Amino acid sequence: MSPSARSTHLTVLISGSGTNLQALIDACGTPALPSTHIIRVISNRKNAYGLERAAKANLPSTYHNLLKYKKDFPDPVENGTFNEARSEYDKELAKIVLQDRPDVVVCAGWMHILAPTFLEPLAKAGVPVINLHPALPGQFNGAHAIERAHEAFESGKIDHTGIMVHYVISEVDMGQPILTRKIYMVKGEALEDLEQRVHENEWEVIVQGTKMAIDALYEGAKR
Ligand SMILES: Nc1nc2c(c(=O)[nH]1)N[C@@H](CN(C=O)c1ccc(C(=O)N[C@@H](CCC(=O)O)C(=O)O)cc1)CN2
Ligand SMILES: NCC(=O)N[C@@H]1O[C@H](COP(=O)([O-])[O-])[C@@H](O)[C@H]1O
Repeated sequence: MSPSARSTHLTVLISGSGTNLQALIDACGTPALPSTHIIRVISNRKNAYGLERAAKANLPSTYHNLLKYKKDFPDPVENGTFNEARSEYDKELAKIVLQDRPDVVVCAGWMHILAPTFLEPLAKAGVPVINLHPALPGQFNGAHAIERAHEAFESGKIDHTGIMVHYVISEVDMGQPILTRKIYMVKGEALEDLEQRVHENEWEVIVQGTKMAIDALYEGAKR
């Protein structure tokens, strides 16, 4: 399908301020993300400012509440690393996402480790899940990556950090990278200043990385 003919639908998962969601909102319909539309924003936190951003952009949004599941499934039945509450929560999340039939799911500051009960239905439906992570492949997986990079630089263990957009698999931040960008580090730079530089780069990387994932999706469809 030619790029001009197609329309691509994104579902974006958030947990916080939503500055990366905003970058996607601003890019949709421009040459950076042509014929691309965000069809739903989902947050796991009720007070996420990203939900305000979605409302201002007239985008459908959903707050998917984990606490309800913790009450409904109080006795954690361990299922590998996910108890029953998390498994059920993620199963329902997959239903919410798939009912819209998105082409790609983008984790943009989604601070929740996704269980197989989410990933497996998405994979079965052929819907790739991608994630923006403020570190390079294999460097600082998980939460608080920028802070950990800053500490490692200050102790002389690394000389740069970076950002990546990667496919999401069960192992956190270990999925195939789609796009990476190195971020130089400066001796004595405050954590807050490094964070700001990383964020400013993230807003470009998430758009470019999402475009690359979309293009890869259509390339794969041609085969
Ligand atoms: N199965 C996967 N889930 C997610 C991935 C992934 O690659 N595989 N990427 C993450 C995003 N992420 C880092 O990029 C990340 C987010 C959150 C956590 C984490 O420890 N979450 C805790 C809760 C933390 C909190 O609420 O502050 C948790 O889920 O228990 C690690 C990595 C998206 N998910
Ligand atoms: N492990 C995932 C992770 O750390 N994601 C990070 O959360 C922030 C979300 O900001 P935002 O809500 O303003 O887009 C971003 O810095 C993003 O890299």
